Amino acid sequence: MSLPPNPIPAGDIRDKLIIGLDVPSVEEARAIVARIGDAGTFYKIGYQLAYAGGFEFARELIGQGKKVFLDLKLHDIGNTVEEGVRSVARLGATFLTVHAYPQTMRAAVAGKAGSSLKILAVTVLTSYDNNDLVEAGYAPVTAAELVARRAGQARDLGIDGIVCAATEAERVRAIVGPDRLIVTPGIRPAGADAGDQKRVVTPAQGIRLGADHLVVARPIVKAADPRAVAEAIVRDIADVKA
Ligand SMILES: O=C(O)c1cc(=O)[nH]c(=O)n1[C@@H]1O[C@H](COP(=O)(O)O)[C@@H](O)[C@H]1O
Repeated sequence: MSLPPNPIPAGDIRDKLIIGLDVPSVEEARAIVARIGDAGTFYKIGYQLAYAGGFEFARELIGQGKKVFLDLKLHDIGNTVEEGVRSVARLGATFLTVHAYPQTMRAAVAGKAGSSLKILAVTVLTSYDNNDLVEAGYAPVTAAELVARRAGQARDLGIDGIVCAATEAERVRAIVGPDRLIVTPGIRPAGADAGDQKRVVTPAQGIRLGADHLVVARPIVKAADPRAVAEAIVRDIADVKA
């Protein structure tokens, strides 16, 4: 059964920051959400938490009026993706990711029919550079070229939004137009450790380059004061938008 609609007002600047709850347990996630308080309105649940009670926690967050991005990065035969998306659509989440393969995207669009769930297509992971694509078996192609190709396919198949690095956001915007969402991980406040991310920009750069939402996990959830970091990023976003 779907949960009640989200009370966060449309256009709330805080919604531009999606906080990745990449933590090992619901208890830790709950504690971080409580510490962040009203500085955070939109949370992402990915592999680590999803497989550790995260689906029930998603319902809890939605019940508290938060928005939830289920980052499941689905990719399977069409029937499995379509039925999986149909199940996820009942949870009341706002976003769900699938990998940007045409069969998968087509199936996801069919599976979400009749629900308010938005499907985001992950083009080329932000931890990949051109060498990683060659290692994965792609004929020489740049990450930017492959992102552009997949963004065009996502647009043609009726996908709601694109996940890419902000370094590709301007090119993606030109391809998908103003109405589709661009969601960018690989965001690092100035001076923060990039970790395994390879195509990285700061929050302000991400928004300037045209991202609708920034995804940030470790710089917030591993911080001594997660609320302060979230507030600082929202301030950066607001400054660009002002
Ligand atoms: O789909 C995603 O959210 C995603 C796509 C991508 O290309 N790169 C990427 O980092 N992500 C996710 O975004 C988050 C980024 O985490 P941090 O690098 O800790 O900020 C992680 O939860 C990743 O799973």
